[in-house]
Amino acid sequence: MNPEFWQERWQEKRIGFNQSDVNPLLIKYFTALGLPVGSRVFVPLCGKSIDMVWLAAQGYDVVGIELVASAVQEFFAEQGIKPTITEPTANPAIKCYQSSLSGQTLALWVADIFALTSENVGHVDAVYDRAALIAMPEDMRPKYSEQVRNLSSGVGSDSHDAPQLLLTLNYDQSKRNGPPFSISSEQVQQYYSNYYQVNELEGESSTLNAAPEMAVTEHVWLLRANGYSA
Ligand SMILES: C[S@@+](CC[C@H](N)C(=O)[O-])C[C@H]1O[C@@H](n2cnc3c(N)ncnc32)[C@H](O)[C@@H]1O
Repeated sequence: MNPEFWQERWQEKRIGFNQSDVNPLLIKYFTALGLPVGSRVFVPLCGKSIDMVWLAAQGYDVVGIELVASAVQEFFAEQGIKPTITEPTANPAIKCYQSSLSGQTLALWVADIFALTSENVGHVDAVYDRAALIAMPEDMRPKYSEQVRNLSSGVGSDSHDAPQLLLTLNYDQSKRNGPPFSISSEQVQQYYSNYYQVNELEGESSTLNAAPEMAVTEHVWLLRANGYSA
């Protein structure tokens, strides 16, 4: 998908992916990450997701990346917050909107995820990927999964592969074009298993807003760095 595709979706308010309630699978499975309160969660392709409000309310700092400025502006407006806006890179198109929410730090970057570095994003303890990998067409997914890993694996002595909670959908792609795209278990393994232990926590039937008649399963994955032992 090119940037114009997403700009238009937001401009025309064709944002069926945006949820008015916190994602029940986040609530159910977030503890599987085993994160101490105060940890920092990275939400790639964050849109204006209310899940970020929930994360802050649980005591986590949040760093998000979103291509479309109006999505981030709507997020803060809907929360009744006036963020501080900075341009921390040489590129004036990239901005960082920061604020405090439920006493936690919230930093939302308006940028193409591929234009940022781990120095920009800062320390990350875990990744929450909902409607992000599945928003990427197949040819971009290896690059996307690599970039999320780059941005969440720290720098120098801080180097680590942060665990990820990943939500995917599986349906008959021949019946409908994405996004959201259908992703098989084999593809999840292909994108992540070089660096992560890939564990499926749940797979259950679900629906697509745009095609409620379709048979869809939603899958929850816990990705932990290879070599990790509980
Ligand atoms: C399907 S939406 C999901 C939003 C959010 N994760 C949620 O659960 O509501 C995908 C979002 O990714 C953004 N996006 C698409 N490509 C991007 C990119 N290359 N860099 C940053 N954001 C991008 C879009 O503007 C859109 O808001």
